Amino acid sequence: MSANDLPREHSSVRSGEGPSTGLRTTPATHDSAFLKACRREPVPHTPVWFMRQAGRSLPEYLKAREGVAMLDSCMMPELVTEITLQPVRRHKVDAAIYFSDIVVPLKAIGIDLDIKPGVGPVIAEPIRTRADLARLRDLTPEDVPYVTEAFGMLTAELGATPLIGFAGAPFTLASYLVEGGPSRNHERTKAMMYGEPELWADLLDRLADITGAFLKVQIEAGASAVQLFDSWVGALAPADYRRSVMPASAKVFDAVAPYGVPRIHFGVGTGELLGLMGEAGADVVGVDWRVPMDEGARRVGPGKALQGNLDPAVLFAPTEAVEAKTREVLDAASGLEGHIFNLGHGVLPTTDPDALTRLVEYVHRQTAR
Ligand SMILES: Cc1c2[nH]c(c1CCC(=O)O)Cc1[nH]c(c(CCC(=O)O)c1C)Cc1[nH]c(c(CCC(=O)O)c1C)Cc1[nH]c(c(C)c1CCC(=O)O)C2
Repeated sequence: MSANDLPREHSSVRSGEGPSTGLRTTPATHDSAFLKACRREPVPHTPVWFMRQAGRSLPEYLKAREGVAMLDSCMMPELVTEITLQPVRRHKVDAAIYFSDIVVPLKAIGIDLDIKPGVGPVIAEPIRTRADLARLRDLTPEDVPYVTEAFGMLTAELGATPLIGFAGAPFTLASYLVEGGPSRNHERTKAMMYGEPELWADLLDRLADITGAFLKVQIEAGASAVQLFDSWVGALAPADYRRSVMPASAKVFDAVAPYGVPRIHFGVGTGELLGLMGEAGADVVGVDWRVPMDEGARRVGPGKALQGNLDPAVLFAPTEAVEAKTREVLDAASGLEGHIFNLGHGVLPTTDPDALTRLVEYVHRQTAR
């Protein structure tokens, strides 16, 4: 029997009998509200975590990061551990997300890039030709020893709290690589996608291999779930997504399927793509605030949990307004089989951290069963 044939229950975190002998998992996380919701099982309360929960909204984060460049911090396991744990301690969220960035695996295979404060990832020599593809070599666990080390420290500290691993999806990574940095319109990316479809397909396929390998490292080191961030894929129409992106994203999900850990798929402005993003192979589909959760569930179809979807800007409103908008999300999600409460995108840097703590308490209180 191949690992692919293993029923989900057996290949999952409970038994530690996944395809890898290195799978380090605990029964404690298996019964967490977060993993139960991912598996669409009954939960004691709706689990909550926030994309970008570790970051500039926390004074303790700003202090820990003082004088350390973003990319350097991602390669320092003690610091990564501290920063990852900060929002868990402060907000009592139901899951931790590994502190890193989507460009870390690219840096690890030798792509010259930096994360510029207030800008984002900037690539020294963008990938634009077939010859450039040769720079995208395979990623091995030896390229990212600091990831394995940080996951080891984190899972030991976290106990029953699940740790989410993540990676950037091929389209979103390709956009940074081709444009050379953040882009509003993704014009060079789309020019390659439409004008040189074979080069584009090969680029995305390379990125799928790198991303799959990077997620495997995280799962082998103890990730309880993984999220694939396709943040900018909402720039595409469904037909283009299906033809030019979905095969690569599906390849990533297939690569980690044998482990049986829940796979979350998220993008911004993806209302028209939700069905296809589920089809790509996710167990949980992230929904941003533009689509109500019940409508999101209809678009995603049966058999998948949903994650979302409070507008992160709502947190700047008075508490009563935050609670009213949160109530709307919970009501829209009340018929769902599996709901993980999150924001529709990452925590904005100037968010009052106390508003986040109150939000976690509110969701837990309102959904206690
Ligand atoms: C598109 C994307 C990136 N990085 C990421 C995405 C996908 C998620 C999304 O859509 O928001 C993923 C990411 N980046 C970071 C995390 C940490 C884990 C978490 O708490 O969610 C995660 C999950 C840390 C970070 N990554 C970055 C920061 C800010 C840098 C800092 O604190 O100095 C953090 C905390 C840098 C970064 N890196 C990137 C951007 C756009 C930026 C912000 C640039 C800026 O405004 O300064 C690329």
